[in-house]
Amino acid sequence: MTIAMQDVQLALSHGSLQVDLWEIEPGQHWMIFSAYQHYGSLLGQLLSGERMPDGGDITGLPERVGVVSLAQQQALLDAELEQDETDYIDQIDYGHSVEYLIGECCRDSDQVEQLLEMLDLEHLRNSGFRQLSTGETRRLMLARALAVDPQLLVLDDPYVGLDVVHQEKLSALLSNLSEQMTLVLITARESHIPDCITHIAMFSETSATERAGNANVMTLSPGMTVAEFTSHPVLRQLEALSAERSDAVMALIRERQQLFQQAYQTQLTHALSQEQPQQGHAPLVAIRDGKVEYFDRLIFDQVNWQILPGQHWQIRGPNGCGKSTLLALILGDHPQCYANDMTVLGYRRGSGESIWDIKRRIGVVSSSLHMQYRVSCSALEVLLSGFYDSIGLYDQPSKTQVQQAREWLAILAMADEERTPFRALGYGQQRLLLIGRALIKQPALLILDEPYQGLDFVNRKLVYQVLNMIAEEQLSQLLYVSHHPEDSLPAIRNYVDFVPDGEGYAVVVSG
Ligand SMILES: Nc1ncnc2c1ncn2[C@@H]1O[C@H](COP(=O)(O)OP(=O)(O)OP(=O)(O)O)[C@@H](O)[C@H]1O
Repeated sequence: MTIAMQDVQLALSHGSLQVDLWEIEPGQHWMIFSAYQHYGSLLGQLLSGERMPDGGDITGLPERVGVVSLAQQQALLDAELEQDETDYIDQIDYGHSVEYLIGECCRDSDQVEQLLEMLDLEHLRNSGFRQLSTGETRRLMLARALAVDPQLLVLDDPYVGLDVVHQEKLSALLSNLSEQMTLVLITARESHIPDCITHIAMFSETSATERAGNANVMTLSPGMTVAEFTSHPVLRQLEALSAERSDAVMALIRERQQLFQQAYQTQLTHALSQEQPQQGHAPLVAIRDGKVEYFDRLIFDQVNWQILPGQHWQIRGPNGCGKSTLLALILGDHPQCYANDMTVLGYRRGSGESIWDIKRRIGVVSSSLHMQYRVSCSALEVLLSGFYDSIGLYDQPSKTQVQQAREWLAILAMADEERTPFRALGYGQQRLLLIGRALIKQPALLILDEPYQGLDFVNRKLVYQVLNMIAEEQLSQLLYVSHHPEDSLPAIRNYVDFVPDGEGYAVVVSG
């Protein structure tokens, strides 16, 4: 049966989304390209029934619709945290197990086994939800969506967080699934178009003159073929727009840099001289024989790694190998950080240092931070919280800080959202704010663990260009994780690689 949207409208805080006519015929599989903002995700929510339109008709929707989205992942985390029993039991409650979370959506245990195998989750069946790495979580969400035997599967950014092997496996899986169900894929990655996609559409702004009296109406384009899409001039136009905007962001960063650099250099030199007074080139981070081990599993050991002044590093390796764990050690967020011999920004771990002295000079973007950012505060307050390294805002910011945060909001094209609660924003807008929060204080060290999650095309390119320029101009030192080859930053030439070794991974440092 044909799925159709006709004259569908959705009112948004600053404009509206409009679908004049969109028909998905049987056998068709659509990609909605997230060019700009989160309209693709909103369309996915209309299809899945998570949102109701303010006008128009949606017809032909099948009974069983499966959904994979970062918003759903956030909702599952919220539900899991509500049931957290850590305070009542004698151990940390990591949430329901992978097997349980898949099982609660399945018809029987055979289907659970089938999905565990299909999504490469068998070895994690007993792991709790909050123990999972980013890619492992993503595979769990895919398994839950498939468990309902969907006739329509809506995949919002399904490749996010998956390592290269699992990205390829997902493309092959989608090809198989396309023979049994209708697929609608929402993505900002023009390089990830699975073979099964037959049509591509995107939202574009309809001018006020075209649609009398209504500015900011985002309208779904007619469908095009993959070939028409890849040669479409709009991709080049969007790239030019992101380049223009990244220049504006860099102008703001450079303008502020002198001010920040003076303060940070003084603090950094002071801290480093306390640690190794004789050395002019003391490392920002040094880990000696680093090790993290859980009761049933060694994640890594024998990690010897130094980050020297001026160096930028990319950490590479498959899902679950320990990249985020290594970064959490540096940040002091991992319970085993004090069992390790390490020095961070001049402070020897366990020497009575304040964790805030270290965090003050580090900016972070990661899924784990995004998941923890669950407090109710406005978009402006999220940016301001970057000055205090807090989740939420508990200090009274100065007038200068408020002005700087407003400048950042404007440059991120989010000035209209100043008072919007963080959690009411789309996932991509939330992520963009968290990136601004990390950059606003222009830290000595920037930790970017898969920073692009949820970003639309224009903002992904913008952030990519800004990060590369920050590294090239030595405005901060970068520790960077991304699974996508196209995200490699030319300015990064040092690598920590997790390479398979027996049952685990060996860590190879090449700088
Ligand atoms: N408390 C825990 N007990 C046992 N295993 C854990 C615990 N916490 C995390 N893990 C496991 O540690 C491994 C490393 O996780 P980490 O988040 O560092 O992986 P990653 O390399 O960043 O993966 P991804 O690419 O998916 O983000 C994962 O397999 C995860 O399931």
